[in-house]
Amino acid sequence: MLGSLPKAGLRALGHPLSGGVRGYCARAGQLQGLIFRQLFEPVSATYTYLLADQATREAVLIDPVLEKAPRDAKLVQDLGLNLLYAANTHCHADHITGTGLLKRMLPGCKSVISKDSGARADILIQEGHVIKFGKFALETRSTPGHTDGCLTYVLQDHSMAFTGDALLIRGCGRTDFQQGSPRTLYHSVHSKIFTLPDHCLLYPAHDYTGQSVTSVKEEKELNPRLTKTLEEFVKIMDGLNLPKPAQIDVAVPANLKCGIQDP
Ligand SMILES: N[C@@H](CCC(=O)N[C@@H](CSS)C(=O)NCC(=O)O)C(=O)O
Repeated sequence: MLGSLPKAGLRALGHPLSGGVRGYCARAGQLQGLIFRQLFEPVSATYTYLLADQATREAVLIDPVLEKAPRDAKLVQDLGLNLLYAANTHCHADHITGTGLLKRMLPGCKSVISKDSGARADILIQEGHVIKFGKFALETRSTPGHTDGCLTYVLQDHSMAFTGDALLIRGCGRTDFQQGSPRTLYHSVHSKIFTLPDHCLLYPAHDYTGQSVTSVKEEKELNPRLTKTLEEFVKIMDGLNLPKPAQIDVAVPANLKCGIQDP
């Protein structure tokens, strides 16, 4: 019963309400002038992220879902933001991206995906590309292995990163279709994500267990797959035997066109 614990007890538990420990949300908000929202789509358990500059109102959406485009567009409008980019971390197999529809709903917004995904978009990017919005910027890191075109977007001060399906909380993206390769994924995570600072908060594209955020330190210590050796990791991934995503046959062709609304 946390309600009856004294503050010292809460602090000992590292609970955000203790006042002595900053919770993840508070820490994310520490970056002066950054508007940040994590949004959820329950059918495919997909997280969409809205980032914006409080001063200029310029904004970016990461991994929007088609069915939630009206919600996302309304939030952008309610907050008085100017959505510059709707960016995908990769060509998703489990849901249709909202980028095509958002472009229609919010004229001026440009779709973004990696060149290596083979998908269409207004802007095709690669390792090193920088997505600017106001005084903020997302650096692009190429993190293939779940798919060839997977990207991780890293905020310029390395306090937050958006890992798509490359790294999930205590897990990682499957490697059994869409050019998946466990060896490539292992290398991507270790060289491009685990090299970020320990305190860097990691925001995945999905979570199936009710969690919302993790950190480099946590995953380096606790990820049950990626703390293993490469050979052990390959064995785990090759033995997952997961059912195919329910929407894969409609999602992949649509996402190669940046969502069904894209002409
Ligand atoms: N049941 C879901 C699909 C679940 C799934 O396969 N998730 C992917 C990411 S979306 S392609 C994955 O990589 N999972 C890794 C894991 O360990 O679960 C559906 O039908 O949509």
